[in-house]
Parts: sequence; C-alpha cells; structure tokens
Amino acid sequence: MGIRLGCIADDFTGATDLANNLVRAGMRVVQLIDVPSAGPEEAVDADAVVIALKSRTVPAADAVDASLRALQWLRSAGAEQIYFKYCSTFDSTPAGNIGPVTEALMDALGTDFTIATPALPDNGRTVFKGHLFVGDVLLSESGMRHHPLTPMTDSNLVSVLAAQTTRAVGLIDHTVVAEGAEAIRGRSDALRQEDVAVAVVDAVSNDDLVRLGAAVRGMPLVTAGSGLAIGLPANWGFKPSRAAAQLPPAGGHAAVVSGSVSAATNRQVLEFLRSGRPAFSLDPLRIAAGEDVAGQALAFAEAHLADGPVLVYSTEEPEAVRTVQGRLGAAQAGELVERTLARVATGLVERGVRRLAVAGGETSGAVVRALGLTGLRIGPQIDPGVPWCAAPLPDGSTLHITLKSGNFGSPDFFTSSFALLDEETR
Ligand SMILES: Nc1ncnc2c1ncn2[C@@H]1O[C@H](COP(=O)(O)OP(=O)(O)OP(=O)(O)O)[C@@H](O)[C@H]1O
Ligand SMILES: O=C(O)[C@@H](O)C(=O)CO
Repeated sequence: MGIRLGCIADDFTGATDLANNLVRAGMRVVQLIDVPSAGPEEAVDADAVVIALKSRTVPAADAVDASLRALQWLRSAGAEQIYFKYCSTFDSTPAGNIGPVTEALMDALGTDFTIATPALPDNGRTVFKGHLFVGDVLLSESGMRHHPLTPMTDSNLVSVLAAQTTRAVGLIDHTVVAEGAEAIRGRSDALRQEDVAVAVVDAVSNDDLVRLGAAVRGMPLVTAGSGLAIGLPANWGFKPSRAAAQLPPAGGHAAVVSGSVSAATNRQVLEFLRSGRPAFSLDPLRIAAGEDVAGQALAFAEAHLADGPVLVYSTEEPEAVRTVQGRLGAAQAGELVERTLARVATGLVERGVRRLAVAGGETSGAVVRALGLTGLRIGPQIDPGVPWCAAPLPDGSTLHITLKSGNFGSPDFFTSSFALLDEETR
C-alpha cells in the first residue's frame, strides 16, 4: 500500500513542525531531506512522507521546480492527497513563493480549487476575517515585520496571496468554519462557481482546524501551516498516539547552533547567556573580513563541550541585523552566516556532539545539508511545533537533532530541550 498523505514543506524546521503534528495525530511519518534522487521503488513504510525543501526564499522559479519534483516523487509513492506546508507567519514576498508554488501544484494536479491557512493556534497564530494574528497582534505589528528575508508588513492574507498569484483569491470566514465541514464545503463550492481558485480560511482554534480537516477530505491539494495536520489524519481513521514518537537512547556532547534572528530566539539566547553557560557570538562582519570565525567558534566549543550544552550563535536584535545587512546586503549576509554555521555544526559533530539543537529555518536547512542527513525519524515534542528527531550518521552512530523555527520554543529551550531528550530516551 502506498502512503496516504504526501507533504511538501518549504523549509526544514517547518517540515519537522508538520511531521510532529502528523505523528501526534497517529500517523507514522518519514521526513526526507530534499527530493530523493531515486524514485520510491517499493512501497514506503509510512502513512505520510514529508519532503523538506529549502524553497521559501529562493527565486520563485526554483521553488516551483523543486516543489514539482517533490510532487512527482510523492505521487509515485502513492500519495492520495498533497499538503503544501509553509510558515505559520506566511513568510513570502510579492514575488512568492507561496502563490507560484500553489499555482504550479494545482496545475500539475489538474485541480481548480484549494485552501490556504497558516493558522497554528497552539503557537498563537490565528486567522480571523482573513487577517493573520501572531499572539495578540496583527502579523504586520509582530516581529515578522523586521524579518531579514521576508518582512511581513500586510496582515490581510487575501491581499498578500492575491499579489503572488494570477488566480482569484477568496475567503471562507470564521462564521462558516464554525458551522462545520458541510458549511465549509458549501462555501468552497460557491467560491469555485465564482472562479475563486484559492480560499484563505479563518481558524482561531484547534476545533476550527479539525472542522476544516474534515471538510478537505479528498481535496487533491491543501496548502497550510502545520496546524491543518491536526485535523487530517482522522480522515483515514488515524487516532492520536505517542507510540510513533519513540527514539533510540541519546548520548554524546550537546550543542546549540543558532542563526535565527527572530524575537523568540533572541529571548532564548538571552536566557542561555543569563544561565552563565558557554556561548560564542559569531560576528558576520568578521566573517566577511576573511577571519576564520568558524575555526574560532570550534576552538571555543572544544574547550567547553564537557560543560555543555555550548551555544554558537549569530542571533541579534533587528537593528544589529539591519546594520550588517546594510554593509553586506541581506542575501549575502544570510548566505555567509548560514555557510559558517553549517561549518560549525559539522565541526561540532566531528568533535563528538550527538545532541544538537539548531535554531532558524534557513539555518537548519544549511546545517542538515552540510551534515549530509537524508532522512529524519520524528520523536517526542519539546514545545509546540518542535520535536526531537534522530538521524543516522555515516559512522553508524545516531545524531539526535532538533530544528527549531525562529519564533517557536519556550525561553529556556536551549537547555530544557536537552533535559527532555534525556528523560524521554532514558
Ligand atoms: N547577525 C546577523 N546578521 C545578518 N543576518 C543574519 C545574522 N544572523 C543570522 N542571519 C541570517 O538571517 C537569516 C535567518 O533566517 P532563519 O530562517 O535561519 O531564522 P529565522 O528567520 O529567525 O527563523 P524561521 O525562518 O524558522 O522563522 C539567515 O539567512 C541567517 O544566516
Ligand atoms: O509554521 C511555522 O511557523 C514553522 O513551522 C516554520 O515554518 C518556521 O520556519
């Protein structure tokens, strides 16, 4: 039997976030890093496969190309429904990539209607009247307005998405969602008659997402943050379970690599520094000046791993990030820091780190690729949206790794995550 659900995630932390919700709702999930070069010759032993791409901030044409390759792989693995996962803060620009990828997937699947909702109430992301809230404030008033690559300055998702697509975008509002699956399907049909191709859907609670999940049963393509995953597995009869989240025992040194510049990560770094633990701050301008900053970070880490976890970070407040971007250019600064942190991560693993926390979606993508990881087994949840994962290393040992989205996790995440791992895999 093939897989039920085939998922395409536009970044690596987002992929584990989605896989985490599917596992908790009872599906056995395999997460693949990038599209495998070989096709699925035999049936994949999982209920869902999540293919993690790094397509959120690449040129739209490249994102479309990678997503279509992922789609082809998932369809040949037997996927009955496709789930395009993007960020719960709808990270994108007028050039994409949410709109162009959605359109390309619709064309390839031969479908004329889909839904869009980044709602993730467990992490404070709610959609009301088409407007996205982050906690108590509109998206455009949240830290996301300062994001270095995808600054979000408009909270109205209908207009944000309309700017990225050639198709008409509509809204299924909370009054319809509250009525249940049948009402949502009825409204979808009405919008379709009006030639609306993508409907932004309100959701302010997990109950809304459960109703929406039931309504999109059989829809060839759904597009969403990870929240919709709460409501989908039940369509195939899966029930919530923790059994699928068992990981092998963890050991080895512990370290954190953080290239995230989000508000939550800034708090987590501060909390870690306050605890007096070893931390190395990585300065992008010194990397640009040609200093061997990765080497310095590794020398520091090596001296402190026995007292770990050790933190290596480039995390800064928005103003400091803007200064660096002003000097180097946003894309160049991002690339330089990602490359350096990826080198640090591989060096840490060479030095015996086997419990690794990575903060930031782009950063996680760079790290996971540099480590050559091809697949992750999803384990227990640390905080909403962030599970521990396990991956085999070439030397036969196991790396426990968690990929933390920038704005996820409690303030003490950089220490509590390791305590939880040791507890859960004891
Ligand atoms: N001090 C810095 N100055 C400039 N750019 C930085 C700095 N630190 C990190 N960056 C870059 O900013 C980007 C941060 O993106 P990343 O996705 O890793 O984190 P995030 O946006 O906070 O988290 P998420 O995408 O998971 O919400 C990366 O490209 C990173 O290399
Ligand atoms: O949806 C989210 O917020 C996260 O899974 C994510 O994609 C952040 O990079």
